[in-house]
Amino acid sequence: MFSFPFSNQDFLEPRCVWVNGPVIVGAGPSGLAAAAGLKEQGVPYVLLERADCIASLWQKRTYDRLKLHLPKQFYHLPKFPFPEHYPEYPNKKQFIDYLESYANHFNIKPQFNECVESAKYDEGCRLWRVKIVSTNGSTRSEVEYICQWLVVATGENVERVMPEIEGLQNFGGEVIHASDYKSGENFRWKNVLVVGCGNSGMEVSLDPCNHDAKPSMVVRSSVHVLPREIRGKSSFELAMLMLKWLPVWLVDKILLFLTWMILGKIEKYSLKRPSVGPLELKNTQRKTPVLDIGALEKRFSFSFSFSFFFFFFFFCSSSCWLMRN
Ligand SMILES: NC(=O)C1=CN([C@@H]2O[C@H](COP(=O)(O)OP(=O)(O)OC[C@H]3O[C@@H](n4cnc5c(N)ncnc54)[C@H](OP(=O)(O)O)[C@@H]3O)[C@@H](O)[C@H]2O)C=CC1
Ligand SMILES: O=C(O)C(=O)Cc1c[nH]c2ccccc12
Repeated sequence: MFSFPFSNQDFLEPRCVWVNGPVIVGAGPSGLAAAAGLKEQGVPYVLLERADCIASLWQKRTYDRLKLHLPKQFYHLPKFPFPEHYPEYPNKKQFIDYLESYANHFNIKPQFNECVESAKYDEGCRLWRVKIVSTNGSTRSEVEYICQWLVVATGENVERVMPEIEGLQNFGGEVIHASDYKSGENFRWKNVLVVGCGNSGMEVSLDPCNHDAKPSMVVRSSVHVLPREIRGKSSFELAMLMLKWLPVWLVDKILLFLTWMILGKIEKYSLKRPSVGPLELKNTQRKTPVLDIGALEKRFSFSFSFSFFFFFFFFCSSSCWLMRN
């Protein structure tokens, strides 16, 4: 990497820096894995990260009791397994420690506090022009990286989504997003409304339950809830095994049958299953099945009252129901 001699920070134009290899955007698990792969092949690269640490989603925007909900063998990065003594479902701290050791092992040094503002492919010179704003304390500077390849590893869930809800500004309680939720400790004896029944919604509802709070949940559309494990085997692992021999539709049928054996009819929790099976739904609409880690057992009931003290929000698509215990 070198600066073009004709560029100069004193001019108004941002400084141009040629990168002799790919620019990777994002030092989360995927960005780190890409960097490690390139490092192993001796390919130079630049890894840009807008936060001041690796895996910032994991470090800064997750709740305390978070554990991976798939077994560790499905989360490890290439060529560096989890330590043997790690449990099957590592917790947040263990996962972050693992990522730190991964970066150290491959000697990956991301450029922190560098936020990509735009990335444009210049058809003329067949190069990417990646504009970044770099912050260092109160100093802010602009740089343009020029490279042949761009790896976008910014994550699927990086941007928080807050739905606009009429009248919310008049609500007297606290409203927070799931990414700011840490623990149910502060919610003891409170009524809590959780909006959204994804894995975040389900897990964050369970947490206040464990702190004597009273969570309720808004579920706007149908949802596939599967047990995290079926007879001691992760349902994800089971699904992946079956997919080696069976078509998706049949694996879906088997998964739903086994789920029914374990959880019973989901309608008894006032939830509704989509007409399309869980794997097909994931494949076609990117909608992740919810893995039950004990929330259903708490037997939420339903209400549409909005006089709750706390709100949590979870993010994405369709219709609405509500739960409380
Ligand atoms: N332990 C773990 O490993 C965990 C993993 N994850 C993973 O992280 C990813 C993100 O999960 P998550 O944060 O749950 O996000 P998701 O996008 O999976 O779920 C968001 C949910 O919020 C609902 N929703 C959005 N807007 C509204 C609204 N205005 N009113 C009512 N409901 C609404 C959506 O409903 P609809 O379906 O209608 O769009 C959806 O059910 C997933 O891949 C998940 O598996 C998450 C938590 C824990
Ligand atoms: O955790 C995620 O993001 C997943 O996508 C999990 C998942 C995808 N397909 C499945 C089938 C059965 C159990 C879990 C999953």
